[in-house]
Amino acid sequence: MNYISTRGQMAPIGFQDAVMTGLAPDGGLLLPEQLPNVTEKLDAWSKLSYPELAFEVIRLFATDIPADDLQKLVNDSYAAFDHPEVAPSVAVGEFEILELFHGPTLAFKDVALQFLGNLFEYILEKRGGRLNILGATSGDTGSAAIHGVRGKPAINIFIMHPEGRTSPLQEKQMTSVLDDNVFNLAVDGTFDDCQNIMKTTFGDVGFKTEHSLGSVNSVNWARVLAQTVYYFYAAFKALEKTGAKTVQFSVPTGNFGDILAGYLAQRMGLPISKLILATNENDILSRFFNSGTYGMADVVSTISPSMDIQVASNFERYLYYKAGQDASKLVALMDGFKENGSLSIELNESGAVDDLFVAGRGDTAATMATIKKYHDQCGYVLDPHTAVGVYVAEQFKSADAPTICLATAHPAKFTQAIIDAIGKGVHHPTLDALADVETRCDAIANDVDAVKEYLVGHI
Ligand SMILES: Cc1ncc(COP(=O)(O)O)c(C=O)c1O
Ligand SMILES: N[C@@H](CCOP(=O)(O)O)C(=O)O
Repeated sequence: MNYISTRGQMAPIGFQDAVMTGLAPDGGLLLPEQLPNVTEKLDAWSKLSYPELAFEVIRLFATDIPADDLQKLVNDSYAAFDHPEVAPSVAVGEFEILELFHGPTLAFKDVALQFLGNLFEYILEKRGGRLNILGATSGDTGSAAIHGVRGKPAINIFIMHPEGRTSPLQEKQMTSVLDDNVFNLAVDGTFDDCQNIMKTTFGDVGFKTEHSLGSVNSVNWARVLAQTVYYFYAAFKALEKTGAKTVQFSVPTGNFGDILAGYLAQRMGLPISKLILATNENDILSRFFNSGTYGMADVVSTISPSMDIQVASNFERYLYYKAGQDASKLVALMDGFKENGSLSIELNESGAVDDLFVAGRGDTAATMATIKKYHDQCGYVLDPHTAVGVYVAEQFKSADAPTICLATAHPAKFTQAIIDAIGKGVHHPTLDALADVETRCDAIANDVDAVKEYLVGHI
């Protein structure tokens, strides 16, 4: 399987090169040349354990990794999870809640980043050389990536987070990792600023090559790929339980990486009848799916901070498919967005952007009320991001298809929001252990050159 850039200016490359490259040299995002249709495999796949399924899905894309090696990488990655199913579904009210927070840092990012950390190490052992990761986080990618690569000898990791805009525990999960290869940078700006610094730095191809820079964000194709697996896994469970023919997924969304994985699973043949896209007040994506216009607004801070994002990185991958996989059309759309802060696409005959998607927005009051409602009625505590997804899912329930809501983080990561919603906090031993630990973090200006200088000084 080879990979191409959404911007069309890169010769196709293999899986391992795609993983190491991260962002394409032409500024585009990588996608497989063609998506396999897996319809015929679904029945057999539905009987597999999570690691077995992950191996089967990923092997279709990682064709330059020998099967035994890939099997080991996958098994090692999911051994670190604290639930035997890795990604269990639990019935809460009328929904199936897909718990994606059983990894080391208690967020869905672990599902892909445990694997990516091991994959980087594997490729570097085979090829030699070093990797310097530059990442941007609004709260969860950072700690999951750091835990995926901490202490790995050929890797340094530099993670930028927006100063004061993550939850205090999210910040501590990153800054309390004191391994020599881990560098936390608190940027005076928003997550969008951090992501922009990251992409601009990668865009300087000479600098990127000279310093062997790589990506742990969903820029990296391996992130999206590993995230497709839980769509298959959860859909199989819900279909078996209900006897339905299709499922719907509700996905709390910021950078459009998680829901893109669902979109790709559907394109590969998984019977998903609806993808319910849910945003908080940073609603550029829900506005897009309801109007056809993707228009920038200012980032606002919310109680679901990991979704406080305006420019959604993976939206470009979706737009590429919407543009009929025509890179020149995609480039025109992206150039227009860069110039005007807005782009529009034509609605279809039913007046929708895409019949597969519905979208909505849950603001702070709705998020709090949803956390309280499911706590009071079902005895289950949703994290604020998950609550946004559940709130929007309530508007799009279907009699024919079970709705699976992605639970993207453990509520204990967001103490204050949970206390405000239900009058008491929830705990997790991993987070309780961080109470008095030492932390390390450097403050840095919201400036590409300052970050580049920092990298050069610490690599
Ligand atoms: C807890 C949580 N929920 C939801 C999201 C949104 O996911 P995505 O950015 O892939 O849309 C994030 C951040 O990515 C997150 O950390
Ligand atoms: N919400 C994310 C933002 C970065 O997203 P990614 O999926 O591109 O890594 C975070 O928690 O950092």
